[in-house]
Amino acid sequence: MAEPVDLVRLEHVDIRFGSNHVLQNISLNLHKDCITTLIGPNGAGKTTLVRVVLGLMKPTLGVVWRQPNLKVGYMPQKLQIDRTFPLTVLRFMQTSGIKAMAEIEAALAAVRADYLLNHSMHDLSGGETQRVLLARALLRNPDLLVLDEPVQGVDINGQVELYDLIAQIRKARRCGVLMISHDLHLVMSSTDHVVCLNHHVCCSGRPEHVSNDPSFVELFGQRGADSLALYSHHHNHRHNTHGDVIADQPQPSECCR
Ligand SMILES: Nc1ncnc2c1ncn2[C@@H]1O[C@H](COP(=O)(O)OP(=O)(O)OP(=O)(O)O)[C@@H](O)[C@H]1O
Repeated sequence: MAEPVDLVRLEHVDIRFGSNHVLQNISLNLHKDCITTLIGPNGAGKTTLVRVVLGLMKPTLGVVWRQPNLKVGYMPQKLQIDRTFPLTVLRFMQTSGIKAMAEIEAALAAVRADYLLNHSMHDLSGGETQRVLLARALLRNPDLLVLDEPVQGVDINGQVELYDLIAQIRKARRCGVLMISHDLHLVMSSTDHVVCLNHHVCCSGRPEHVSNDPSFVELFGQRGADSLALYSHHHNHRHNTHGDVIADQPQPSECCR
């Protein structure tokens, strides 16, 4: 099998906001052709990590390497547009700086949203809004797609479709994908690599075997752990309410960096 091609490498990255040690010694590689999903409880540092990957935030410590001339497409968590501001899908797509109709139509067609071209952004359903956001992120033909909770505000059928679409886009374009998700169960079938973050990397690996590790239940609750039944990991430590590893437990080995 060919060696994976690194698009972004994070080495021993730390981020502190004053006394809040949000990211602790994070090492992570994002590969071409690979969907990496970041999961973790609220406040675990997922968006902060994405901001580091995007180059919007400089780490307090550690190194971030990006493939030279890497093109990144970013799909934000939410779209906030003043409802009094008239904005069609076409105009919204053009705010990317790309005006060529052929490119805009192709990006919309890739997410099966070409029929929305002249619709108002305000009239779109949750699923349509997310597909248009995804189309905008695709406009520059990115090497890496970064998706911050891409299925937010989408009903359950729409969520499955959207994850399928992301998997198809990765396959067709052979790009890398980094996405944040809270939908542990749904995302499992369309991801290659899962990183469980709670300020540090608790564990990471392929989604495969059933796991009922008590420490995972502690982190996500029983419902979350059940949802992650396909996710194989070795989570051999506990966390306090701040997410710190509790020292009197056996310390994490290869699953925690
Ligand atoms: N610019 C900032 N200045 C100070 N604190 C920040 C800043 N950005 C994030 N934080 C803090 O860092 C912590 C992690 O935030 P982050 O948004 O990365 O978490 P998250 O895992 O994405 O959370 P959620 O799942 O709720 O979106 C939070 O305590 C947040 O308040």
